[in-house]
Amino acid sequence: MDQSHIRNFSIIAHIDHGKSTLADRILEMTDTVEKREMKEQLLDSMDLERERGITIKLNAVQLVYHAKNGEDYIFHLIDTPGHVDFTYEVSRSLAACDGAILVVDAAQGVQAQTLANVYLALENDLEILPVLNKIDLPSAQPELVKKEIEDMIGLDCSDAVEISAKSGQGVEDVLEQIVAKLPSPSGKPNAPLQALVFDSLYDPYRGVIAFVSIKNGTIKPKDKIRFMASGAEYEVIEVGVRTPKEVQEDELSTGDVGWISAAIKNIENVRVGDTITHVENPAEKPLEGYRQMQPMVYCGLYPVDNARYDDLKDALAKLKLNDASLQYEPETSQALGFGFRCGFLGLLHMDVIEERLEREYNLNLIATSPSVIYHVYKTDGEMVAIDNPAALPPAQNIDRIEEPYVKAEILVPKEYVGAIMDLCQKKRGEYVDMQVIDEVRMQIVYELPLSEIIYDFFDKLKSSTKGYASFDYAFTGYRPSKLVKMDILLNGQIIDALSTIVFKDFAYRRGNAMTIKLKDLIPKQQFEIPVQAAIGGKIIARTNIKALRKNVLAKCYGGDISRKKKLLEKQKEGKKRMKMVGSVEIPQEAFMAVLSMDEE
Ligand SMILES: Nc1nc2c(ncn2[C@@H]2O[C@H](COP(=O)(O)OP(=O)(O)OP(=O)(O)O)[C@@H](O)[C@H]2O)c(=O)[nH]1
Repeated sequence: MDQSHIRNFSIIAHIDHGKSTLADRILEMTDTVEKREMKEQLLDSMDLERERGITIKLNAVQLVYHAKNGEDYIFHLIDTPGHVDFTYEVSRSLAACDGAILVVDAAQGVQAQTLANVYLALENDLEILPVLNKIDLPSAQPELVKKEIEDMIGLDCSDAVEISAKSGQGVEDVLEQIVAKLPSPSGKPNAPLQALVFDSLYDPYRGVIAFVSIKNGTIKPKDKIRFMASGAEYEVIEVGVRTPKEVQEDELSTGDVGWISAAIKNIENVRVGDTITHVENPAEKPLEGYRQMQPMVYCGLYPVDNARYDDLKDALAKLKLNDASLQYEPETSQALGFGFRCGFLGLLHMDVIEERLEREYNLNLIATSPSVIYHVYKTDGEMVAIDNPAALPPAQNIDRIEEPYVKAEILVPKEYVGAIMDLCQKKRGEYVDMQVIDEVRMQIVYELPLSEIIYDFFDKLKSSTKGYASFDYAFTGYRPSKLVKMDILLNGQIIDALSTIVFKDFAYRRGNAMTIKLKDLIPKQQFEIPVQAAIGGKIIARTNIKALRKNVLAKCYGGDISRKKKLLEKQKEGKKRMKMVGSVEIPQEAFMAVLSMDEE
């Protein structure tokens, strides 16, 4: 198709404002998917996405729109996630596009990630089309929200379409605006090939499949190609698009968004953000890559069964292909054996990766409690970056410890300002600024230690504002803090995987909460187990897990054998996630206790 009839765009929005629903309607109205094949949120293809109702991975699909001017247009629609943890995915998909549809919930108005995503789109020089969604809701106030978009973002909303992605009302006008207002790709088909790799996945039969946006030139089967960053060379076997089914094509040309297979077995050669060019007549320079995202949160992942270490290693390598923001390296723990220290963009990201490893690769894992990266300045002048509390040098060798801080911007209705300030103070926040957004809302800015917000900040923010607050954060730098390592001892033995780094003034409170939580989580055993929290050699909190007295089967009144079996099965199930550490059996949840303990 003639390049002027191609439109490459993304849909961006705050979480739950209706991106996936709009994408579904667009697929339906362009007959990309037949009605009977239409499942809700079709682009959210991962089971996990459907279950949680959120988009995690970006998805690209090609569709044909028959416009009112009588001509056909090819759209490449790239769906993006809205949660703050997945900003990386958003920035990747935006780099593959020329325009973006900005969906704003007409009942909720502009939210923190609306702003964050708009900034990403502007950084990529995209044309932005504002769209007001959910106008079917009685609480929708499209006029007010348009004014908000104009005031806060500076986008002209005089032509903004008002839609209900749910019913389909107004969606056709969005399609017409895509044709009329978004630019077509500007590259040159005769120039040397530059294809931006924006995603990839591993197929057991065909090797690595690279998803590309062709910025210049043309690519077809049998072409000899080179990945400009890794230098790896291959011969193209197949090229194609997704509609969303995979369809093979004769070639991909400038402006196309599709996939390439080239029997690539070495996963490391394909890096998201790399540029593919031809071996002969190569492009002079690679395209600009992506903003490299630094992981914010680290945790250890260990196979419950130590014999499956290599399987975990293999699974991580494959998953990284599909999720370039994941980082990992081998580590060992006295308590847990061989595993990996993994870096994530946030807690939700960590959760999703762990669950994908378990489901897609059939692994049984133990995850240790998450930690940020600390900069530890030693008395000999050396600085070490520590992402695992167990690896902290002895206290006498430490001059000072610095921790990462973030600037958090919180949008909240006025009546909750007090609650938010309370919460931020409790989390060691420092007040920066407060501004009036409109008649009802304020923007509050705080600087906070990242370690305080990765745990339960988001949940607390939501619960203390009836769900009305939204927030976004960005890393600002390292600052010195009074931090100490807190060890946990079970039966007198330090369990390295349970060590955490805590703010000194919070240590007693946290030590207490932690020992109590562990007492709840660790099942009783044949002997009494002391649970202690210690700083240096000093015990700061202690409790006991009483010895087991009764046999579990005693509960079954001796009689019913099927009940007995069930109980034993249940016990076995529970056992799967147990790790024998020294003489104590510890369940998976205990390693994450710090996430769920009640400190108040
Ligand atoms: N009433 C109403 N509900 C809508 C409309 N559009 C979407 N929703 C609902 O809003 C919720 C969120 O919609 P999604 O499409 O999953 O939102 P999203 O922006 O894709 O969310 P993430 O993928 O998690 O970022 C769902 O329950 C939808 O059914 C609409 O026009 N009207």
